[in-house]
Amino acid sequence: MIAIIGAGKMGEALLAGLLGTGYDPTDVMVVEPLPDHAAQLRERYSVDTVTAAEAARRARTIVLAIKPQDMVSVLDGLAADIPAGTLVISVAAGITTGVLEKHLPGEVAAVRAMPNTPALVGKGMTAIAGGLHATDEHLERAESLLSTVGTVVRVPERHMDTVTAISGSGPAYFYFIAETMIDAGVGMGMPRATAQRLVQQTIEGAAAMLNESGEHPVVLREAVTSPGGTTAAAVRELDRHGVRTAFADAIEAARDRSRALSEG
Ligand SMILES: NC(=O)C1=CN([C@@H]2O[C@H](COP(=O)(O)OP(=O)(O)OC[C@H]3O[C@@H](n4cnc5c(N)ncnc54)[C@H](OP(=O)(O)O)[C@@H]3O)[C@@H](O)[C@H]2O)C=CC1
Ligand SMILES: O=C(O)[C@@H]1CCC=N1
Repeated sequence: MIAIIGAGKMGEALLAGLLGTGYDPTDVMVVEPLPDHAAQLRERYSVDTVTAAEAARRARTIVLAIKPQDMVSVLDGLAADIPAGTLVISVAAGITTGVLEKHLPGEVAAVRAMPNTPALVGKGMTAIAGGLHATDEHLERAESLLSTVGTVVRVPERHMDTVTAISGSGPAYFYFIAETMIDAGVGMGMPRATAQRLVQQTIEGAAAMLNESGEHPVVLREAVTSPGGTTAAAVRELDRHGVRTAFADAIEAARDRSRALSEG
């Protein structure tokens, strides 16, 4: 039995992803404090919504998908009811396994995970790192659960803030680029629906090339860049505006914010 505590954007993406890949709704419980939202979840996914105490007592695996700022109070509320042997997986940005272990009883196994919202469509990217009491069996259990909604990699915990900045927040960067390209097309007089279609398929095609060709992105970009052509003109403008540096700074800012979130 799995309990998801917190069915916001990420919790619901995981819930929908798990159910969409064959998990039985009777094996999944959700903790959601707002009665209206809880009713919607029961209706939409046919899952049980339960109290945190009930989830702690009944679930073999608990997924915490609440805000980092709520983590300590939720853990403190759960601690008395969690039996030994439970696996607790937190997807919260910045919350270390040390923080989880400090607020969980005895030797409860904690795994820190960083998924992303494409989990909703089975194309998530999740990195996991185990805490002090997480055995290989716990990591395998976390990996097998999260791999139902995409790819899972194990990383040393010291990389988790960087993971958060790259793949956790990453979809937002691509949506930002998509939005910017669509608006540029509209600005030049193209109907929005046409611009959106061009951008969507271009992103999908570029991602497929990156995945399937095995080439470095620089090689793929060079293949698009005809001598004296349009791409060279565009890339020169991106460089002139410091887009590369802006991306590097943005990702570092996300990493730093993730670090700061563990400090409350
Ligand atoms: N969004 C993303 O792309 C990703 C998010 N994450 C992590 O996932 C976590 C959630 O983020 P996100 O989904 O964006 O945020 P949301 O605000 O959408 O979700 C948080 C959810 O937690 C619920 N909640 C608050 N308090 C409790 C409680 N005591 N018990 C049960 N549920 C509670 C909220 O319910 P209510 O609204 O009713 O208060 C809300 O549904 C964060 O820690 C974030 O770092 C990780 C990877 C990617
Ligand atoms: O923005 C956030 O804090 C969360 C963590 C990674 C993606 N969304």
